[in-house]
Amino acid sequence: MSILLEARHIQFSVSEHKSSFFAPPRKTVLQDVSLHVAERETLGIVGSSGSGKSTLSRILTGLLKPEKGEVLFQGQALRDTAGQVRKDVRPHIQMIFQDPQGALDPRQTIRQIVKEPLHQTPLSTEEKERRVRQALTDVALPVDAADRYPRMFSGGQRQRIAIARALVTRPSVIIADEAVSALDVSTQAVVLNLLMDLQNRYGLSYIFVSHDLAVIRHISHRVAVLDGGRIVETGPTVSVLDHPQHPTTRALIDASL
Ligand SMILES: Nc1ncnc2c1ncn2[C@@H]1O[C@H](COP(=O)(O)OP(=O)(O)OP(=O)(O)O)[C@@H](O)[C@H]1O
Repeated sequence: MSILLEARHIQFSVSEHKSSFFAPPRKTVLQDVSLHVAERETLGIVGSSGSGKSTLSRILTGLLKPEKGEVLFQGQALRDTAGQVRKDVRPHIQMIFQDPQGALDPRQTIRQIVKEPLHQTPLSTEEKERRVRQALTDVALPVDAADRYPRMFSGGQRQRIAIARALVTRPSVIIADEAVSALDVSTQAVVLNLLMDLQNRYGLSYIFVSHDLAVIRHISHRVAVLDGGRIVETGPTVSVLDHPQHPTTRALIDASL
């Protein structure tokens, strides 16, 4: 399997205090994080609250720039020499956020929401409309959903809308940050199975970030355990979760029982 997305020696810190006469102390959020996801593979990233999962997701999609280290897409740097995410790569990496309610603009129709990632593309109006219809069909929403508003849908349906928006650019990799955490357990299973079907159909890769080990076990081929901004353990999901080597992994497993 060839590597699709790779992070090398990522470092990121934030200033702890907003303003100070002296240079404020900085808190390290990510330290020397290296990982990769191959084509058609799902990498789970698990860690407790504050371990750096969301920051890492944002760096992998290009929303945040790492202080040190780099992200590569198909072996090429994600950013150009000016530090901007390369325009040709942007459509290939999409993100699904946690909160389906907050992530969807309540004033926009589903058509506007799903079409939004196509704004910067040279596709014709007809092709954009065709893509929206296809994406809604892919996530098993009726095509007439396009003219409705987010409030008219359940939590699970809103997360399908977020998935449709991620699919509309025909990405190679989707970074899902706590994508099913706001859903009840049975809706979680339906959405996870939908994501796995889409992976088989379109050969997608996922980086699936979650604090929930049951979710990670369900969907991930490999898992990386994040603790205090470092990866402390990584390997095939079954071996890491059934035979944990690191105390952090054991503590996460104990806490989930
Ligand atoms: N912009 C920022 N300013 C200040 N602190 C930040 C900032 N971004 C992240 N942090 C801190 O970095 C740490 C990691 O945050 P991050 O949101 O990446 O963790 P997380 O694992 O996703 O946590 P959670 O599961 O609670 O969302 C936290 O202690 C957080 O407070």
